[in-house]
Amino acid sequence: MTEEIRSTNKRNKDRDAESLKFDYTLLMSCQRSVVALNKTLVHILEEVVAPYEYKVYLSSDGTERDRFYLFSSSSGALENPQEIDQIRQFDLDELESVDELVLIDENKIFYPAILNHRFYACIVTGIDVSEEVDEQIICILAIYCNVLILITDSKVDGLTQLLNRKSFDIDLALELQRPDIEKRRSSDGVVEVLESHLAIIDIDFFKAINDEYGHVVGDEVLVELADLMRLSFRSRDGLFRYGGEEFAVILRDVSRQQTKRILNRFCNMIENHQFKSVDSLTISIGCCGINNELNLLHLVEYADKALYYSKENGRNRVTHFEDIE
Ligand SMILES: Nc1nc2c(ncn2[C@@H]2O[C@H](COP(=O)(O)OP(=O)(O)OP(=O)(O)O)[C@@H](O)[C@H]2O)c(=O)[nH]1
Repeated sequence: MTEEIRSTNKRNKDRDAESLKFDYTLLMSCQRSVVALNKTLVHILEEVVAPYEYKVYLSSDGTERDRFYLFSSSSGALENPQEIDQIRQFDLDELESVDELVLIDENKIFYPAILNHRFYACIVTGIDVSEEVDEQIICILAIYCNVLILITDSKVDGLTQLLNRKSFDIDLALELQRPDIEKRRSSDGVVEVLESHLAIIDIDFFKAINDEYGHVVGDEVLVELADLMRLSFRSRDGLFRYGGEEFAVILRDVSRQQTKRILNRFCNMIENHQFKSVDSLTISIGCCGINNELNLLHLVEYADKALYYSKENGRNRVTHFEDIE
């Protein structure tokens, strides 16, 4: 082969690699949900990494390493607990981006998808992958992380990292479309109706906190309250920053009595919590059942009315809309 032909081949190959990168950048950036993006990732890997064997591990939300799970594998291979242990060994504080570290053991390569100290996914392959495929995987993961962050950031409130108001509207509308309520007999023989409930939580006299300590401390209080919500509610419940100092929770598959118990417990916990920058504060809560005969505006109106009742009747309390005479 002459020099000229060889260099043309190389140029074509480089161009192919470039156009391939362009293709999967385009494919991934068109996705609007995490589910669709994950499916696209797998689809691209099927094209790029085959015929090498690989597994795709995903983390539930990028922060909890204990929650990595096998999402897909080339040969139908099963989840390998040893691999998950190895994934957990990556030092997040040391890493800023995807291409900084690839872990290679005797017979595997671990490609972590990491951005801004968050660990989103890990691809595991054999050590026999070509240099070209190796580069492609790193590139694919960099694009994956960036698109993932764009998708999730648009759903999350920047200050508290809870879901934002836009997500609230979408999730509440979806909740209204969920099929019928479920019935269950409780331990004392009473038949309980299990349904979803909406709660709106408002900090009492928050203006006074801002006025006395300043807005920076006010913001810290909002962040701390959001952390306490994450600790107190179940992972299947939806947690939102509804507006300024108002939060919302969608509690799923609970009875009215349970809802009141859970919310009262949260109210008491906040009352007794020693916040970092303010001694104490209280919250008021209004809640209502999510009945699919209602529409979104009615639901928010009912929860708001119940919240107003809590405020008017001494604050630091929970009111269920159906309990208002
Ligand atoms: N620091 C901070 N303050 C906020 C934010 N959003 C809203 N606020 C403040 O929250 C306060 C809400 O005050 P009000 O609606 O008067 O109610 P309140 O003082 O909490 O009194 P009650 O709700 O009646 O118990 C206002 O001072 C807003 O400026 C925010 O993101 N950060």
